[in-house]
Amino acid sequence: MAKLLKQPLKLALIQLSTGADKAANLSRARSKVLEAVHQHGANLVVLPECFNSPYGTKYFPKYAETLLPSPPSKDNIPEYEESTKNLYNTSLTFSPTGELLATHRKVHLFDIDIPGKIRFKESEVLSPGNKLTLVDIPEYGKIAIAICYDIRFPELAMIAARKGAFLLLYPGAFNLTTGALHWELQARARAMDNQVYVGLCSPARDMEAEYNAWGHSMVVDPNAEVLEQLDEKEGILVADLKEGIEEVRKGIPVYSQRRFDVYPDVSEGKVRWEE
Ligand SMILES: O=C(O)CCC(=O)C(=O)O
Repeated sequence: MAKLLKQPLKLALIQLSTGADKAANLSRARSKVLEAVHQHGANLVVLPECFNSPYGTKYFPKYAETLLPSPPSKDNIPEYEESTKNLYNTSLTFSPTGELLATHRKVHLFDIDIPGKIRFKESEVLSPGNKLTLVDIPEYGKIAIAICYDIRFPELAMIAARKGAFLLLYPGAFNLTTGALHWELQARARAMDNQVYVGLCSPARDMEAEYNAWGHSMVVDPNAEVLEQLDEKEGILVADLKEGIEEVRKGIPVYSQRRFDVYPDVSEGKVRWEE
C-alpha cells in the first residue's frame, strides 16, 4: 500500500506575536515565514488563527480581507465576502509559488460561556463555513485543514483521516482557561484516534491584549506523543515528520478492526468537501 506521507516533511509552526497594527502583523509574519524556510528548511509553514488581527469579534470586521480576485495575504485571517456581506474565519493554503490551493472557513464557531472565566461568541459577527478541507500536496500527501474550535469535533478529523490525510493542521488560539484544560489533550486525542500527525499553531501570549492566547504550539505524532512544543512566547517550532503512520497502524490495528456492521462509518454518506 502507498504510504500516506510519501517523503519526510519539515513542518514549521510560527507562534507569532501579533498586535493592533495590521501592517506590522503582516510584515512580521512575512519575515518569520522567510526565516522558517531559509534558516530552518521548512517545507510547510503554518501561521496562527487570525494572525493579521487582534483576536476578538470587535476586531474582525475591521481587519477582514476580501479574497477575490486575488488574495492579499496569507493563511488564517478574518475574511469579508462582498457578495453576501458575510465575515468568516478563514485559513488559506498556498503553494510555494503563491498559488491558492485551498480555502477553509471555520465550520464550528467558537461560542462558549464559562461563568467567571470566559465568554466568547464568534457567531455575533462571523458566519460558519460549510465544508471540510483536504489539500493534496503531490510530493507529500494529503493534509486536512480546520481551525481552532473545529478540533473539538472529532468527526472532522476522523473523516479527513479516513480519506487519507497524514496530517491534521489547526491554526488556533485557545485561551488560558480552555488551553490549560484541553489544548494538548485535543491534539493528542485527534492523533490517537486517527493515528496521524497533528499540528496546532497558536499566536504568542500577550498579557496586555484583551484575549490571552495559550501559546504552546505543538506537533503530535501518530502514536499521540508530543513531538515538539513551544512555551507561550513567540517562536518557530520545527518538526520532522517522517514515516511511521503505517507502523503505528500495524501495531495497533484499529484501522482494520472497525465494526461498520455495528455502527456507521462517519466518512461515508453526506460529507461536503472543498470544491
Ligand atoms: O475550543 C476552545 O477552547 C478555544 C477555541 C478558540 O479559541 C477558537 O475557536 O478560536
